[in-house]
Amino acid sequence: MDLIKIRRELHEIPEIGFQEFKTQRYLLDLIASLPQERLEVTEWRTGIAVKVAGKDPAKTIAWRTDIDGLPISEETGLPFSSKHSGFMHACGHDIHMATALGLLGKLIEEPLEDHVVILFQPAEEGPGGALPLLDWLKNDKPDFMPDLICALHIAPEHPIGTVATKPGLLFANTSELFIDLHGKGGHAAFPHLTEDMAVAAASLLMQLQTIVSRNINPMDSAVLTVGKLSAGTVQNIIAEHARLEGTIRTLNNESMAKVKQRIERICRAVEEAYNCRVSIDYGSSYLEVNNNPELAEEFLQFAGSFNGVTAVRSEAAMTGEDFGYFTAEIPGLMFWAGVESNFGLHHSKLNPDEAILGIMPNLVHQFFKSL
Ligand SMILES: CC(=O)N[C@@H](CCC[C@H](N)C(=O)O)C(=O)O
Repeated sequence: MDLIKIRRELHEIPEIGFQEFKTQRYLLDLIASLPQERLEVTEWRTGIAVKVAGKDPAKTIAWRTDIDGLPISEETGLPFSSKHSGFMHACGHDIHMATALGLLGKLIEEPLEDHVVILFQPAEEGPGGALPLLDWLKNDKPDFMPDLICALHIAPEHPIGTVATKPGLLFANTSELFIDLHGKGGHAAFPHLTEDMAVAAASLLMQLQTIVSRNINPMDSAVLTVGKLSAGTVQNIIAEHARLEGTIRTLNNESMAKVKQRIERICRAVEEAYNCRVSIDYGSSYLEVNNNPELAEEFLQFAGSFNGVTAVRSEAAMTGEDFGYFTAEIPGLMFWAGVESNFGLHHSKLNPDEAILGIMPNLVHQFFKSL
């Protein structure tokens, strides 16, 4: 299998959560071109689950890849840049999918004793595919339900060949955040007759920045990022609507509750101060990713002695991942895999080194064999 060609073809067709129609078609066609004797392939919404029958199975091991892209305009200038204007695989899910296909190829060539299920999961960036996929596995596809599950995420800051993880908490829990402000707009020349939602939103944004610095214990961690701020329609009309779109990250439920409580109080105060209506929608939320301690230790040890691989003990990160829904129910492991890019995750110039595809499918295949 030419994994670099596959990755580039997938890179050209990024689609956002639950709209991965071309991606699913591409994956299904590719999987159909492989020897089918050991495979059972099922579609789930825009995702796919593939079971590779083991030779003498005692358990089912799962490998999960996410398949969605992000609403970012690509600026890499690469010849295989996104053909979907305004969308990009800027979080490495193209590399994740190619890795999963490479693993599938290896499993077909050299099946394991155990069953392996490969999950091509939609909507990791939002609104979250892992939770409904898990429900589907439990209720409708119990013979695909894994006993343990693993996944990787590319890491631009690590060199090729480096894997990094830790036992226990790896990624934060998350909640999306959407805040709408409505007030009376009007002519730019008569501000005293209006309630300016651009000014109210600017004030709200600044006050939100005090939550992490003033309300969260400095020994704990939290993030409140507003990634999108919009207001108004044109330069000479005072805005009657403004919207903030963001995300909250914490390492425990208590801090998440506290951040939300403070957001709500600040919004009520902004309503009072700016004579407007403010509504809050928390969108979707993800559980934290908790690595199974034994599995993580086993992986670090195995990877550390694997030719061409360096295993590093990482810190927890404030990244979110709906893989956390799997680790809450099944012993699970997520690890970072170095791809050495000057630009980070969610950047329009992210350019992962494809050499990772020569290493990871083999490493994962051999690790699964050892379990
Ligand atoms: C690995 C990664 O980058 N994941 C995303 C998950 C986003 C979840 C949700 N849309 C949110 O923003 O809360 C991340 O931004 O960490």
